[in-house]
Amino acid sequence: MVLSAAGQHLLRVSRPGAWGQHLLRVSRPGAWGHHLLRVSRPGAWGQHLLRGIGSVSTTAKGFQEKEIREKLQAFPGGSIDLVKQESGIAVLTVNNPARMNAFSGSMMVELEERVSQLEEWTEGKGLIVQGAAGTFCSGSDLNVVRDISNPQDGMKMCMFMQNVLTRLLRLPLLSVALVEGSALGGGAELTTACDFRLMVPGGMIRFVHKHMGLVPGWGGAARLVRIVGSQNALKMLGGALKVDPEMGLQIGLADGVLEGSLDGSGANALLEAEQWLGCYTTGPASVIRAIKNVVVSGRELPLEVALRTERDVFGTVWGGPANLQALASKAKHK
Ligand SMILES: CCCC(=O)SCCNC(=O)CCNC(=O)[C@H](O)C(C)(C)COP(=O)(O)OP(=O)(O)OC[C@H]1O[C@@H](n2cnc3c(N)ncnc32)[C@H](O)[C@@H]1OP(=O)(O)O
Repeated sequence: MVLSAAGQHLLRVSRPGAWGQHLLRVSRPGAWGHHLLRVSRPGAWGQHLLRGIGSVSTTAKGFQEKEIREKLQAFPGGSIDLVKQESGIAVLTVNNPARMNAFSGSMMVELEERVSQLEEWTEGKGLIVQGAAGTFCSGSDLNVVRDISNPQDGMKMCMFMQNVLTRLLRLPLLSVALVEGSALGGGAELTTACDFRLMVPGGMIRFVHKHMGLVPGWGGAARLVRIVGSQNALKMLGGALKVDPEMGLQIGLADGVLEGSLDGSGANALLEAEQWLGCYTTGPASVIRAIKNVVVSGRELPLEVALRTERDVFGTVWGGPANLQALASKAKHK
């Protein structure tokens, strides 16, 4: 596969140690302009988005993804379950209740496989990410963390998960993290790889990394800053704050608070989340997916490139079936 210009940029940034070099390059006069020129090749990123393939997947292959997968597979347990529904909303469940849905190595690999499946799901419009048995996810399985605590393996795991979660967030689906119980460490990072977060009373999002002598490594800090701003992100990370639904709403981390399940099964919360998401996914898949694509490009790309991408995406819906139908029905928007 030919890497897009933006993909090549990500590849450079995601190589170990390359970010420091990248910062150095960027701080040199003219380097950022040069970067813009590379990234802004006409239509490259737009075409890439239209194909619906997250560029970082190809970059992961560039850094011995096979070797990393094999390493992670050596730590089995739990599963990542995916149900694609006729409604166009899929449900992804982090399933390892004996360890509060902590991510084993094989679950990390399975998450990548499920994201690949969702990338291929052309009828999809929405995604709900939840944890099994009434709690969200307690981050990395600490047994895995202990076994790969050397810097090389830690860096590989971190790059693998960064790539997977970046692709998750870029899916052309409106995604929601349904936070029942605790989202800790990597679990908190996972919530930021969704477009929205819905919390159930008693739920908590907590970046406990500081207490583990760590910082987020799955892309959670970069995404958190974009969601709540750097002041709030500093407080959340520096204080390992317990963010409950009330605080979540206050700082813009949570997009809504659900009533939650009365019997602890999680069924009611899932139904509520589906209803909440349904308000945004009603309509043809082509249009919903186009909406997500223009927002991703607006969020991630320099303005000039985002505008080109928006034009490319616009071209996919203009004169399309939904557009023609709306024109024929003389729709009024009172
Ligand atoms: C870049 C990624 C960074 C990371 O994600 S590092 C990992 C961050 N997460 C943590 O440190 C979570 C540590 N766990 C806890 O704080 C608590 O277990 C937690 C989640 C609040 C739940 O507390 P309780 O309700 O009291 O339940 P409990 O402690 O008895 O846990 C039930 C069983 O689950 C296990 N568990 C929970 N979180 C785990 C994890 N991350 N890795 C491996 N095992 C984990 C826990 O050991 C216990 O197992 P067991 O019943 O003793 O065999």
